[in-house]
Amino acid sequence: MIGVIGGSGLYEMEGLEQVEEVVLETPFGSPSDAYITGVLNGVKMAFLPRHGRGHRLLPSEVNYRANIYGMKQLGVQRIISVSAVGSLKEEVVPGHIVIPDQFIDRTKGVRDATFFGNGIVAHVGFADPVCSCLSDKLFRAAQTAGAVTHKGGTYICMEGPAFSTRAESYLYRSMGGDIIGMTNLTEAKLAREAELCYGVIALSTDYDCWHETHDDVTVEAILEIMHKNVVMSKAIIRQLMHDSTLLEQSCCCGSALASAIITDRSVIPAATVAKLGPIVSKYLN
Ligand SMILES: CSC[C@H]1O[C@H](OP(=O)(O)O)[C@H](O)[C@@H]1O
Ligand SMILES: Nc1ncnc2[nH]cnc12
Repeated sequence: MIGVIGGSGLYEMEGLEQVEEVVLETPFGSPSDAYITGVLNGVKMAFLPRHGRGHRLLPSEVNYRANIYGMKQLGVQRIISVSAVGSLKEEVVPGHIVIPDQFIDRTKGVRDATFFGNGIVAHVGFADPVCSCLSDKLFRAAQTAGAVTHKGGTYICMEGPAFSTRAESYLYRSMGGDIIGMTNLTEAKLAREAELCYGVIALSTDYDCWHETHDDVTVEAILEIMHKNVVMSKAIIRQLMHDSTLLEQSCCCGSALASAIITDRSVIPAATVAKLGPIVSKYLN
C-alpha cells in the first residue's frame, strides 16, 4: 500500500475508489486526522492531511510519530510526502517541483522524532534520508506529468511557525540549502525507523526572503501558488500509480533496523515491546 501525506494546500485526494475513512489511535497518540483509504488506478492508497483537515496543526504540533505509526498499522510500505517549500535557489522558480535527497535539521528539539527510548535503543542510518528508488519514480512521474522538476536538493527543516529572518535565509543559502520547509525531516526520520520508504514531492511556492526582486514570503502568496501546484501534485501521484515498478522493492528501507538495535533483547521492557510491536517485533524473536 502507498501512503500519501498531504501538506499545506493538499487536504484530500480525489479519484479514489472504494473509499473508507479509518480513524486510528496509536500508542503514540492520535494522528492528525482520519486516514482516507481507497484505490487509485488499481493501487491501494492511504491518505492523511499532515496538518489535519482545515489545517489546524502547527508544524511543531503535528504528531509525526502517530502519523507514521498509523501508516505502518495500515500496511503502508512507501510514503510520499507532498509539501510546500520556499526556494533558496534562483533556478528553483515558484511553481517548480523539487524531489529532495538531503535534509539539514534546524528544528529545535521540541518534536518527538524517534520511536525508541523507554528501554530500547536504536540508531538507524540516515546518511541518505530518502528512498532513492521511490525518489527516482517520483521524478519520472513529475516529468511525465509535465512539471518542471529538479532532481535532488537539500531541504532545510526549520522549526517555525514564523518564517525565517533575512539573515537566516542568507545563512541557509550559504549552507547549500535548495529549499526550506518545516515538516519533512521529522517525518523522514520516523519513516526510516519504521522501515518505510519515504520520498518527497516539494512544491516551490516562494523565494523566502532572500531574493532582491521578489516579495518576502507570506501565507497569502503561498496559498495562491499552491492552488495551482496542488493540481500538479495530484497529477503526479496519479501518474506514479501507472508505474509498473512502483511496488517492486530494490532498496534497503525495509531492513533499516536490521543492525540498528543495540539493546540486549533480554532487558527490553515488555511494555516497550508491546508498544513498538509493528515496528520491531521481527527483530525480537
Ligand atoms: C503554509 S506555509 C508554511 C507551511 O507549509 C509547509 O507545510 P507542509 O510541509 O506541510 O506542506 C511548511 O513546512 C510549513 O509548515
Ligand atoms: N519560505 C518558507 N519557509 C518555510 N516553510 C515554507 N513553506 C513554504 N514556503 C516556506
